[in-house]
Amino acid sequence: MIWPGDALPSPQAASEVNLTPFGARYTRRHPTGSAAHMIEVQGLGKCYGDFTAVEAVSFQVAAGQIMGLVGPNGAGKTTTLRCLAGIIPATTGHARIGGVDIAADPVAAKRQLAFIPDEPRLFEHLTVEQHLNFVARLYGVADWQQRAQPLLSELEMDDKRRLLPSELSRGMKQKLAIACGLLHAPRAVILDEPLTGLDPYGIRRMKNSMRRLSSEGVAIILSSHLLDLVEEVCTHLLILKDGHKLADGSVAEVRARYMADGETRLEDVFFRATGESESPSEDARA
Ligand SMILES: Nc1ncnc2c1ncn2[C@@H]1O[C@H](COP(=O)(O)OP(=O)(O)OP(=O)(O)O)[C@@H](O)[C@H]1O
Repeated sequence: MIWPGDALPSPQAASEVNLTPFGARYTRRHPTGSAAHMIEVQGLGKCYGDFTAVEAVSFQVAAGQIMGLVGPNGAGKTTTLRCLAGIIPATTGHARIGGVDIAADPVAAKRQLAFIPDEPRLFEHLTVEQHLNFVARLYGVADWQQRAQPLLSELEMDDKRRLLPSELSRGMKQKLAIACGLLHAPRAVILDEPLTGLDPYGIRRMKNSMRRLSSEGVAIILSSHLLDLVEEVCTHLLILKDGHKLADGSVAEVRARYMADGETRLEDVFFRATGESESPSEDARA
């Protein structure tokens, strides 16, 4: 999604979009043709002053894959995602969306991307409908109402069209941010803790939406500490710790690498891979 301060796409950006409620049954000219790996990150590093938050991380996400990005606090997940989305510049390496380098051509790259942060950032004076109208104009989405209608219905926001953010609950704000992010039918979607604030109905719908997007060929990165969620919806995994990649690959590959006899849960894989014991008291006893 594009927010104040970001570069804007040209009005004709999505002129050839034939939009469906959640995804990719559309045709569009892409700057570099089809990209097997919709998201490509090569040797990505980020320093904040003297501190290296992310070092030489590489991974790819292909169309239809849902990659779970997991790691302990401070692992560098948000930093990686923010570099990937062009919100902050990487210190080293490259990130490409649909084959387009985010640093070299941020507008073309962002046109194919939705970044939905955990904390929805909305415009105080725009209603739900005006948000969608505004985002549609930024991305040049023709017939945006046709696109917005099923999104709002799916998210159960139909009757909230005329409300301002201050009149929405936390979960409704999150749903509005999701609707804005998906309005231009992105080919790559980055979700940072997307379930924050959603009720059980919203959570179920969000999981179904991720699966639907994936089935329509959208590449998804899902960053979350909710390992049950990751286990349920993700096809691939990337584990970071202290700014380094510990593992990536299909869920089965990462499981095979870290799972011990008798262990079945992704949680076990996480603790083995990151080398952290399950509870602080175990550390204390050791
Ligand atoms: N703007 C910043 N300036 C300086 N250091 C930062 C900045 N943003 C993040 N960091 C540091 O970079 C490291 C990685 O932070 P990041 O937010 O990417 O981790 P994370 O994996 O998303 O963590 P969490 O799971 O807690 O959200 C941390 O040590 C953090 O303190």
